[in-house]
Amino acid sequence: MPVARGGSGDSIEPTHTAKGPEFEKTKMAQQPLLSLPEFQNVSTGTLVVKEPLNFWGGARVKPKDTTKSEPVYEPATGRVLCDLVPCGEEEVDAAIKSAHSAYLKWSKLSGMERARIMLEAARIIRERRDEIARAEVANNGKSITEAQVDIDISWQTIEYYAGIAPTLSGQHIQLPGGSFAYTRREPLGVCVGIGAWNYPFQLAIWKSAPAMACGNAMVYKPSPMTPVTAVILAEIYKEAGVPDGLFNVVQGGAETGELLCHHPMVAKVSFTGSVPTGKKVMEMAAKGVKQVTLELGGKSPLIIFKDCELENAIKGALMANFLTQGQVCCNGTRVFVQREILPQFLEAVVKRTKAITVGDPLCEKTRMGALITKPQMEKVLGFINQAKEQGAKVLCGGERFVPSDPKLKDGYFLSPCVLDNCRDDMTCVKEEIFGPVMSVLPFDTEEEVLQRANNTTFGLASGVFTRDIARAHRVAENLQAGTCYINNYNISPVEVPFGGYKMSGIGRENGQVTIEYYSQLKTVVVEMGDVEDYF
Ligand SMILES: NC(=O)c1ccc[n+]([C@@H]2O[C@H](COP(=O)([O-])OP(=O)(O)OC[C@H]3O[C@@H](n4cnc5c(N)ncnc54)[C@H](O)[C@@H]3O)[C@@H](O)[C@H]2O)c1
Ligand SMILES: C[N+](C)(C)CCCC=O
Repeated sequence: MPVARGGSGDSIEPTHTAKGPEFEKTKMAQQPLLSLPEFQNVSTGTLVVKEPLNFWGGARVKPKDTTKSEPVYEPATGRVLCDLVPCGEEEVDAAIKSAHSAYLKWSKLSGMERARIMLEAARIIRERRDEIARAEVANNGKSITEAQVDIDISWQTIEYYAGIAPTLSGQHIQLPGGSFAYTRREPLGVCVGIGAWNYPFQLAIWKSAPAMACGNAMVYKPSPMTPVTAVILAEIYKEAGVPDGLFNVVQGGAETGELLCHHPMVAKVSFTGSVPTGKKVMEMAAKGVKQVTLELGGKSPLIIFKDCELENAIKGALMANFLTQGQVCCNGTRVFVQREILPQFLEAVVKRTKAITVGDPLCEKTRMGALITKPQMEKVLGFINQAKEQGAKVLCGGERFVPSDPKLKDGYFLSPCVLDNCRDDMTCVKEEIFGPVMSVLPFDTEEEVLQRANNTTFGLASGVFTRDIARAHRVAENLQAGTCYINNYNISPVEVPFGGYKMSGIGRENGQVTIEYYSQLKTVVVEMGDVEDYF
């Protein structure tokens, strides 16, 4: 029986002070923040989210035009989880203005002061990790154990950038005659974050934490398919003590995203999503000469040499393909296996794939939950059918899976799939499927496999399994990708930069380097003598 949670429908207080139109704020904003403990009791098929999902000026904001409302479904059950009402021009403008006024305060704090507040946000997330993870599962469909890891990566990311904030500094440069110059690392202003649906909470933090560490404000738009957890993050930042307006959430799809990209007060857009949308974002940003970070798609190669430690290579191949139901941008979905070990590899990988527990994502033992939407599930099934038509052999999975629990009968579950007899010219090998489908391709030599691995317009990630240390580093050097995993796959600690080569993106997230993508350098030149008498 579905249970409505929160959303008392309590009256609202139209006291919004941001310049521009006034919007209704829910009473929640004046109460102790967060209804998170409610998520503790959530089981699959029970959550209904009624509270407003927009947030600016330090409070949740009711949407203006509810006639454009669209249902958002719980992936595990196919039930309506909440309604998504896209923000229009006035709402986007209000959020951006609210961000700008917070930026004026936040950017004047020292790095230490910013760090203190960010560390408090990290602490709150850590404390509420399980409730946030449950909300993420209800909205995204991934397994609870994976969602918990996502939340751990999230607070670690905030801690990491809080640690960097006080270290931001410039350079002192001596000039002739006692004159000198110095540089200042300054924020950009209002940054926009636009996220994908596969890591909703984590992506909001991958963008906001480095942005805030550098002194920027952010307006974040989550994917319209996963609107629930970004607003929880906004509340946590507020509770931690950031100025009202520093982190804002506007809901919506393409239209809302375009309004954000075109807004003249926006200095930078950090986008995660598909290549076609990334191109549009770059075009829009170019019109205003705004900086962009683009984290786009991939079709990454994983190369397994015959001298590998086979058990690790098999586990690595599963990690490279089946996290988050295969909906991971950096997945190593082209698995090149040296011909001599192909039979052993296939036998073991199929055995392990068949043993993956698919089902209720809130069960601790589940290792694969539901795909994000019905259309996405059908798209993946379409890729599998096309692969069969083109000559691939399905060794396991690749079908709709209906768990025995009746409440999950309309969920978007697929059995994880291994495809053999693949060739480089097949659609399943060339295009990003974004589902639990591994394509296995035999190879003979290092030279050949490198050429084939690089024969793609993508370049997000790559991997190699071998015991030969020289070969490992040679292969890593020659793979055209932003990341190469040696003897593992899909581990991404925050200290390590993440981003793509070629059409997989521009810029990096995570690591120290990301500071450069959220700040700009000012040079101050100081004359200690007289100005030259030249004219
Ligand atoms: N490289 C990475 O870090 C990374 C991480 C996750 C996902 N991805 C990629 O994202 C894709 C899947 O995510 P998706 O389906 O949400 O991608 P998408 O491109 O459809 O949407 C991404 C975001 O862009 C917004 N958007 C759509 N049209 C827009 C427009 N015209 N202007 C501005 N914003 C717009 C969407 O509402 C959403 O928030 C895959 O290709 C995947 O590889 C990349
Ligand atoms: C945490 N992972 C698995 C590296 C995924 C990062 C986000 C990409 O989709």
